[in-house]
Amino acid sequence: MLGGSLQSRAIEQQTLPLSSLLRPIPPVLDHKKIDSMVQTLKNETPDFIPTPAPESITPGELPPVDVLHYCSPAGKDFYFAFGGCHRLQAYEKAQVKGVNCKVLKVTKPMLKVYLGGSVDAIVGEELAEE
Ligand SMILES: Nc1ncnc2c1ncn2[C@@H]1O[C@H](COP(=O)(O)OP(=O)(O)OP(=O)(O)O)[C@@H](O)[C@H]1O
Repeated sequence: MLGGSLQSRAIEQQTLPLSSLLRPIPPVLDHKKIDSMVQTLKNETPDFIPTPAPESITPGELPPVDVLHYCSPAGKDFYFAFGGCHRLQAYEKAQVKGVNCKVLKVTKPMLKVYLGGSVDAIVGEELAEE
């Protein structure tokens, strides 16, 4: 399935464990949309289609979530999902542990654009030391 944001279209899809994804932004959720996505993940036909309607629906799959991957100088991996809030809630609710993702490697300055002053608290001192 082709998918993901415009920026991530050329990036290959991969499956990451839901438990590895950091979600720093508290979501505002539409539970009907989540339930519709849960039905897709469970290979069911959704009772409700959110607007704007998906271009297509592949049973058992959701479009890839864009994930930023930061690898610290010590070799620790951090995976950040800044969007995809509804999809990630749907994976949780459907108890599907592998998330379809598009992973983009980022540098410390790029990560800081998203996390601002919280960056040190989230990824630890290593980031401040670089
Ligand atoms: N029931 C569904 N089955 C499959 N795909 C769906 C379904 N509902 C929505 N989608 C698609 O999932 C993608 C993500 O939807 P959307 O942007 O609304 O949520 P999100 O990115 O997971 O959450 P947020 O935008 O709040 O971070 C869109 O391409 C949308 O068309």
